[in-house]
Amino acid sequence: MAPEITPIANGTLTAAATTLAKQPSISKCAYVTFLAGNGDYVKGVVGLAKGLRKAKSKYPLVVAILPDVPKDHRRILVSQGCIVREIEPVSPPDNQTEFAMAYYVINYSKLRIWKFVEYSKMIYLDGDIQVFDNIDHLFDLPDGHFYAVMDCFCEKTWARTPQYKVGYCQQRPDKVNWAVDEMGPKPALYFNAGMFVYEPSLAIYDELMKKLKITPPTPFAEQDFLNMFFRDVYRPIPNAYNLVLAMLWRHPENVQLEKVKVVHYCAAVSG
Ligand SMILES: O=c1ccn([C@@H]2O[C@H](COP(=O)(O)OP(=O)(O)O)[C@@H](O)[C@H]2O)c(=O)[nH]1
Ligand SMILES: OC[C@H]1O[C@H](O[C@@H]2[C@@H](O)[C@H](O)[C@@H](O)[C@H](O)[C@@H]2O)[C@H](O)[C@@H](O)[C@H]1O
Repeated sequence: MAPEITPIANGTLTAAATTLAKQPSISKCAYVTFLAGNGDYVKGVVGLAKGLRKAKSKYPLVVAILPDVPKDHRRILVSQGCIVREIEPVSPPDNQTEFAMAYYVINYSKLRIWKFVEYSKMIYLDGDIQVFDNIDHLFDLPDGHFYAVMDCFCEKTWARTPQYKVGYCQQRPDKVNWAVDEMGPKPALYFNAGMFVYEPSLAIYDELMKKLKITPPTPFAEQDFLNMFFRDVYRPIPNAYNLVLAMLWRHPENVQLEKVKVVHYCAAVSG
């Protein structure tokens, strides 16, 4: 019996009892990651495949690759038992926005995974994530929501945001006073888009593409966009399922190391 998962957000959300949905049929679920370019990310994806196998996951790993992933990298992924699916890049509308990291523009291509409708539910994991324990029970989470772990605003990558400027982070919402009169409402709960549980859907995919065309890009690229798009159905899950590395020194009080199942070796750590 899978453990009960109570969506939480630093205790600021009332615990919502989750009743296990009917056990999804094994063939309808899969993990999915995204791979672009000919660099070292392929090593991360191999590590992801090995970690899922070591954790005795029942589900396959689909790798959504851009056309620029070389043949030898594709062969390595197949040899690791991955299902390799080539996708076309997705570009955001032209804009002068400066992304927090210039290469983030590539990450909009992740949105193609909503087209993988041969699966009823998928768990997306970045290629710089390692899975150390079985998380298959996340596929039992009730349909109709978007599950992900809350991010942290304390890294330098957030330096140009209002929350960073006043030292506000959702991981410690009471640490600084948020002056509503001057700054408007506090930011809504915001997830890290390096790991999420979602249901592929062509209707949602079409909506994502339509909305993307009229949404000016922002510093965290597709992560900002996904937070806006799924705001009303977002349900936080414990950081045990996507421990953004910087949480260890930014908010150790929010980390229960013995419970951590997934670690996210984010690019710009501690600046
Ligand atoms: O050149 C790139 C950049 C990104 N990615 C993929 O996109 C994910 C998100 O990028 P990154 O991990 O750098 O974001 P972070 O979570 O570290 O900010 C990576 O984990 C990879 O799966 C990739 O394959 N090639
Ligand atoms: O394209 C935007 C990216 O935004 C997120 O990474 C960020 C975020 O975690 C910040 O909080 C960290 O400070 C930063 O280092 C890190 O790069 C996602 O993990 C990644 O998959 C991708 O969506």
